[in-house]
Amino acid sequence: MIRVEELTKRYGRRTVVDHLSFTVRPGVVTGFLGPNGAGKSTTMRMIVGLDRPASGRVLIDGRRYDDLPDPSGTVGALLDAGWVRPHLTARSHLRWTASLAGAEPGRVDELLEAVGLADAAGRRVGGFSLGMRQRLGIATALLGRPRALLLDEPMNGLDPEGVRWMRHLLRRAAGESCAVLVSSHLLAEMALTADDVVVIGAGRLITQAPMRAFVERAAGAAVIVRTPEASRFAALLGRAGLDVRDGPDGDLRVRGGTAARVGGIAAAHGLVLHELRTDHGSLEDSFMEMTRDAVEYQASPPGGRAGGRR
Ligand SMILES: Nc1ncnc2c1ncn2[C@@H]1O[C@H](COP(=O)(O)OP(=O)(O)OP(=O)(O)O)[C@@H](O)[C@H]1O
Repeated sequence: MIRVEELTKRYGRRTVVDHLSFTVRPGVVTGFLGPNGAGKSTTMRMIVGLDRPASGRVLIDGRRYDDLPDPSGTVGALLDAGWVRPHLTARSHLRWTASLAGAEPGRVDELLEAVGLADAAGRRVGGFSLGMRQRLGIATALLGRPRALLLDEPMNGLDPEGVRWMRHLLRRAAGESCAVLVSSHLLAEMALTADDVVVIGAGRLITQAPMRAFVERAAGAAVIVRTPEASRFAALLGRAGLDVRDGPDGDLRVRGGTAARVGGIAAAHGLVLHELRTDHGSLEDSFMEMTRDAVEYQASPPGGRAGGRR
C-alpha cells in the first residue's frame, strides 16, 4: 500500500504538487492521469525519495522510503527509460543492478526472457530502441520482486504487441497483490488496464475513484438516436423534459432518460428510428471533462495559432 499524504513540491516560487493525497492499494492497478505538467512524474519521484517534498509525506507499507529495510523488495520503479548506461549489455546492466539490489543472479535471465529481451541480452543498451529500453526498465523494476510498482509512461515506445504485453504484466502484478501505480496518456489503454484512477491537474487532486465510477460519473450515459425526422423528434424529446443535443454526424445525443423511454416516445408518435443505443461514455470523455480547467498547455484549434500557452 502506498499512501501519499498532503504532498507538496515547489520549484522556486511555483507550486507544482499541491497538498496531494491519494492511496495505491495492493491488488489493483491505479492509473495516474493528468494533463502535461500536472505533476505526475514529480509525485512519482517523491514517492521513491528522488525528490524531496516541501511538506507532506509518502508511506509505503507504513514506512517512509528511506526507512524501508528492503527498498528494492518493496518498490520497483520505472521512471525514466533514458537512464541506462549505454556501454553495458542488457544482461550486464541487469546483473549489476541485481547485485546492488541483492537479487538472486538467476533472476536476470528469467526476467530477460519475461520481458522479451532474451535474444538481445548480449547487445549494448546504447543501441536499443525506446521500446527495448522500456522493456529493460521493467525488468529492472521487477528484479527485487517488489510489492509495489511505480511506472511512469511505461507504454511509451512500445509496439501494439508490447502495449498488450504491458497490460497483462500490470494485471498479473496486481493479481499477485502488488500495488501498481502507472501513469499514461494512452487513455483507451488505461481504461482496459486500470481498476482505479487518480486524476490530478496543476498539482492538485481532481479525483480518486474506481475507473467505472469515474467514467460514468463524469461523462454520464447518453442515448444515441438516429432518425430521418431528427428535428421533429428533438422537439418531442425536449417537450418530454429530456436534454437533446445534435451529435457529430446527424444523430441526436439524449440525456436524462433511458433508451427504453426514448424508444417509447418514438413509438408513441409513429417515428421511424434507424439507431437507438446507450453510450456509457469513455475515459477520454471523462478525463477531458474533469481536467478542462487544469489544462496548462493547449494548442489552438486547427487553423488557429498552434502550440500556444493559455
Ligand atoms: N527540475 C525541475 N525544475 C523546475 N521545474 C520542474 C522540474 N521538474 C518538473 N518541473 C515542473 O513541474 C511541473 C510538473 O512536471 P511533471 O514532469 O511532474 O509533470 P507530468 O504530469 O509528469 O507531465 P507530463 O505528462 O508532461 O510528463 C511542470 O510544470 C514542470 O515544468
